[in-house]
Amino acid sequence: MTKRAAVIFDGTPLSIEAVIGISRGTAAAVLSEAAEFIARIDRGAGFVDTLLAEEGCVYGVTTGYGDSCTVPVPVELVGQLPVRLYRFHGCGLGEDFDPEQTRAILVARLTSLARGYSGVRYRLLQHLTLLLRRDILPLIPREGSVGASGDLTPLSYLAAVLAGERDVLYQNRRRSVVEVYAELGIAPLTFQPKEALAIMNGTAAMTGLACLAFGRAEYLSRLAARITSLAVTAMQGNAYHFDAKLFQLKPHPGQAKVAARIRTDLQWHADMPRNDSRLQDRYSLRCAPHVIGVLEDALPWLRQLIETELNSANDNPLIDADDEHVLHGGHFYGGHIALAMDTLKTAVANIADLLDRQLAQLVDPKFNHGLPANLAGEVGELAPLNHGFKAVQIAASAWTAEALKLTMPASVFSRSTECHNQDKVSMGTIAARDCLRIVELTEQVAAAALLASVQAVELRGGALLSEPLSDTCADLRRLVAPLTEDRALDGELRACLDAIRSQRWSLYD
Ligand SMILES: N[C@@H](Cc1ccc(O)cc1)C(=O)O
Repeated sequence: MTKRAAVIFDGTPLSIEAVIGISRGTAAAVLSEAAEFIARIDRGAGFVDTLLAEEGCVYGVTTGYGDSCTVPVPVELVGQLPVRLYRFHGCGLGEDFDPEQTRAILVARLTSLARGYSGVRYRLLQHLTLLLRRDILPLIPREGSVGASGDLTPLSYLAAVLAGERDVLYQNRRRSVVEVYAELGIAPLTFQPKEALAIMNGTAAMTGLACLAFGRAEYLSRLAARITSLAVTAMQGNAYHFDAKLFQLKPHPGQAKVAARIRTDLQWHADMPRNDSRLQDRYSLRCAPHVIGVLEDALPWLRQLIETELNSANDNPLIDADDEHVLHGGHFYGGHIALAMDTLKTAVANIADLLDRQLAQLVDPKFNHGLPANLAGEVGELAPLNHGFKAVQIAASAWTAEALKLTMPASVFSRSTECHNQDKVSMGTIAARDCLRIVELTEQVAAAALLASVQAVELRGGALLSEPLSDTCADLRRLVAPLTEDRALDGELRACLDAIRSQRWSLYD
């Protein structure tokens, strides 16, 4: 077994890639055991205890939550308050987050709590790390967060599991956490007064999902460039639409990067004919760098938004043990992730649309420069029976429409909730869920476009291919046979989808 890379949680910033690594099982979560780090974390929890002893009143510790903050909780009942918090938020509905998403959510929460401003004990961080290391995954229903009191309801499932309540996914089975803890000899956590609030009152669900969406979108950008190169080759398009000088004259850096990628696929020998068979291709070929480039140019900015949120202390109140302050604020508000996800949704859905339009050209003998209708590969007397990629193109259009439909921004649907205490909320978690779905649909469109464009290149015959393009064609043929006689393609589309999701092809590195 290969050793997994370690991601250390010690209060220093984590990258999106670290979150993805742990979520996909290629990296392991390791909590720092440095004495200084442990002391810093425990100092925060100690400060909450001191405050409680000396002042007797701390928001969310000796008071009700949110709008109920004016309700004092008698000292003898304070210990029960965190248990009530995760219990009354146990109202999530819809399907559960999948294992990869759940790990991402746990990692995002651990990252934030490890900053040391949430007043939780080191012991709590240890337990959270243990869940990740033993892959004991809280089953978290996807629906029920407005993304601005933190992801209270989704994260209540994490709090409950830490405390030994509700169900987990363990070794691929839904089990009661009580049973799993008993089997593994794990003691549930008894929360200190602020700890359940610290777990729940933050943006970890939307932020974990955002990291995953970002990683997949970044790969889609590269894949869309490769598919464009194949489509241009198959339709004998003009390689000089991607000319270096041309892109210096409108120098969006991401757009130029995409043009350069396509150029290295297409302009691989010095005497490529310039402007030969057709002067100007349709926009889905000619403007591919302008469409994919929007995503590519957005990525650095989106990374900054997501990583800043990931590495922030995003609950309330924050505990500053060094200066002995309790800081009351609204850092559970996920507005930046909402913006990032609403933006990424649009940029990615445009990739689905671009590839769908390329596919529409490829199958249409009115536009595809002499390729067979529907890219049907059969010749001879059985040819009239075959319909090639006709249904695949129709399906890709359906996936594209579904993706485009989901681009409605979630962040504009703020509702005043919780007796008008939470009267402006982010809806960032809905944006992140929609974004992941758009990414998934776009991957489906990419799988269809990749199959079709490789078939088209082969049908064109005799086209000399650059090394990257011939490698892509050859490797795809290990997964999917050429389409001659019509057959169901769902299994092969799924194989191609798996290849995309596991980022099988290292594109343009
Ligand atoms: N997010 C609220 C706390 C809260 C917790 C649970 C709720 O049900 C409502 C509000 C705050 O920090 O102000």
